[in-house]
Amino acid sequence: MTKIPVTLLTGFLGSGKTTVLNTLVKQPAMSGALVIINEFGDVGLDHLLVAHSRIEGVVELSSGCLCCTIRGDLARTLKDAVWRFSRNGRRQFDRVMIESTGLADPAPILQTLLDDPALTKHYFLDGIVTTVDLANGWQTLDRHPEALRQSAVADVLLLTKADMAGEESRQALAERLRRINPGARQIEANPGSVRARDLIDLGVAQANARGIDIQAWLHTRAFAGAGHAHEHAHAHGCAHDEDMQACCGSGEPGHEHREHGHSHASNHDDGIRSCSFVLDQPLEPEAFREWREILMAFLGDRMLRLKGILNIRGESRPLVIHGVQHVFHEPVHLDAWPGEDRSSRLVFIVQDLDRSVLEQTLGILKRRNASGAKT
Ligand SMILES: Nc1nc2c(ncn2[C@@H]2O[C@H](COP(=O)(O)OP(=O)(O)OP(=O)(O)O)[C@@H](O)[C@H]2O)c(=O)[nH]1
Repeated sequence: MTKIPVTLLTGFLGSGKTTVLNTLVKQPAMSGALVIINEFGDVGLDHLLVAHSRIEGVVELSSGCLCCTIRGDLARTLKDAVWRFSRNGRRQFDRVMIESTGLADPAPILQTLLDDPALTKHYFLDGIVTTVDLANGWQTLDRHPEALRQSAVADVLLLTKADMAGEESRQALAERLRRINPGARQIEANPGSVRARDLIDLGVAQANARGIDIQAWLHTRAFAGAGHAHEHAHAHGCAHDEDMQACCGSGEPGHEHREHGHSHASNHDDGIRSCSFVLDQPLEPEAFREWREILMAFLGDRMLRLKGILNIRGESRPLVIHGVQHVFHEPVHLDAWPGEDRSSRLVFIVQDLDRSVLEQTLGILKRRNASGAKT
């Protein structure tokens, strides 16, 4: 059964989500999309403002925020949609776009999408698109932790209201966002110029079909120091040992200190940082499973997002993992390795978590791996 891609469109209040959605639903790539809109407040209006796509599929969830009170509603709506929007046994939609309220914390929504077996049977998370208002975004990031988290987990950061911001402030905000989430693709857009094809089919499943650019998915290009040459990693102050290299960036504008391979983030941007690791040795399946348990148990809420491509010993194909807080997406095998590089690569976006904690978990993985490899 073909699973249905789900895009989460998030972004702070007034950052332009509904405006973007309105442009998207008129485009051919979105003609079969079911749009689910979550509004906060008793009288929802946004759904009236969004033009209907071909299937007239706009569902409104109101009187609560998707990330808390009506999370169950989202799950139910998605489950029901499979038969509710069917005609003569044929499903009438081929993708879903969810617009969350501006105040929503994306993590619980993502957990619902990744964790509920009744949903994962039919759907998969294709990508997260976050709108950031170039006119007010800087202040919003200063004041609202939800906005930071929305930006930190994004695959695409859609920078709206470019027409309302000067060149200097646009660049400053883009740079700050790059520190928060170095791998997200940034797209500046005015309402007329948003292209659906830039915002959909971001996931690994499609990547298999279209020939994967795993570096783009993992965002590893953004981590200059996580390259393969050890001396290169060193030059950037990033830790490595003989078979693990790492690089981190903090969400703090211009305040990162790296000494002896350690990076420190202070409390700016709520301690959000991204860290990438490259592991040269193939992983023992059991060592990997144990490490995953450790991550889920100990990192919990502090791991906003994890993506990885892994070389598991004995398997010819790479395994792709994808986690949000303490929930892991069911690992997916890619059809083939994209290129010659067979190293495992991991990218974390974490909050209030020192890189040394991640290194400790990876140290356990490596030790367990080494002992597993000998037996
Ligand atoms: N000048 C300008 N105005 C924009 C742009 N994008 C959105 N707007 C305006 O910004 C306001 C808020 O846009 P919405 O699309 O409603 O924002 P939203 O994120 O859906 O807002 P909430 O539903 O409150 O979270 C509206 O008046 C839009 O017309 C843009 O690129 N340029």
